[in-house]
Amino acid sequence: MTDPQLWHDVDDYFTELLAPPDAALTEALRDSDAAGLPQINVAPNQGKLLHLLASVQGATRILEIGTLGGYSTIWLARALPEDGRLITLEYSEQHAEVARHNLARAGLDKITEVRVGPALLGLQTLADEHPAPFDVVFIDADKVNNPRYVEWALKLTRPGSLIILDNVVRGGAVTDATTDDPSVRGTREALALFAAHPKVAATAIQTVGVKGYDGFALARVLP
Ligand SMILES: C[S@@+](CC[C@H](N)C(=O)[O-])C[C@H]1O[C@@H](n2cnc3c(N)ncnc32)[C@H](O)[C@@H]1O
Ligand SMILES: [Mg+2]
Repeated sequence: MTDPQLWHDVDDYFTELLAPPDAALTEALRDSDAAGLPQINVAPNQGKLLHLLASVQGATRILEIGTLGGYSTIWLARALPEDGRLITLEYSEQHAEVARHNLARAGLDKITEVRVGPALLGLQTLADEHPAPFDVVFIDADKVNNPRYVEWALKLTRPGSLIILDNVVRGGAVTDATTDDPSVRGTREALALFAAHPKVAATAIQTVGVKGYDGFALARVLP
């Protein structure tokens, strides 16, 4: 049962049944492709999972680190009420431009804000604004900085908030304590921060599907 075609077929079945694309999602991916963005967005059924998690949280404020074309942003922002707020941080001006267009077409431009620049700077700027705590943080940018992103996420949240760290499996290399791969090291350090933090409960899940072998970690800030 390790046939990637089978993973693909099962994901397609789940997605068509439970997370079917609408025009805004389809066009967001189409325009991201047309602009030459890499196809490293979440799978549709993971997008739906993000949406459900934010809904279960009753989230009114969401922070995303790593926007790409705004595909995961659309799924997350759709969980927000009309007066909700999602801030997403993106290094590339080109990616941000595509994302803004996709978010506007999805009718989400009033509640979402794409901020351009290195996320570590964006997070400092955000903190300087003394924002209300975020209910959900989705970390999905350069994996080398995962520990710093987790530290910021912990500062910018409240007891009860949820932090989701994407792509933690690294093709299985996450188990390699001696690795020189900066993305694997960053991911391991971020997971270790979750593990060591007295006010965090976390787990990590491996997945297979249209995006191959992957996984994510989920952490809740404890009261
Ligand atoms: C995996 S993609 C995000 C995918 C998106 N969350 C989705 O699922 O649709 C990672 C994004 O992070 C951006 N990125 C990489 N390094 C960054 C940094 N230092 N600061 C902010 N964004 C960064 C990349 O340009 C890319 O658009
Ligand atoms: Mg990802």
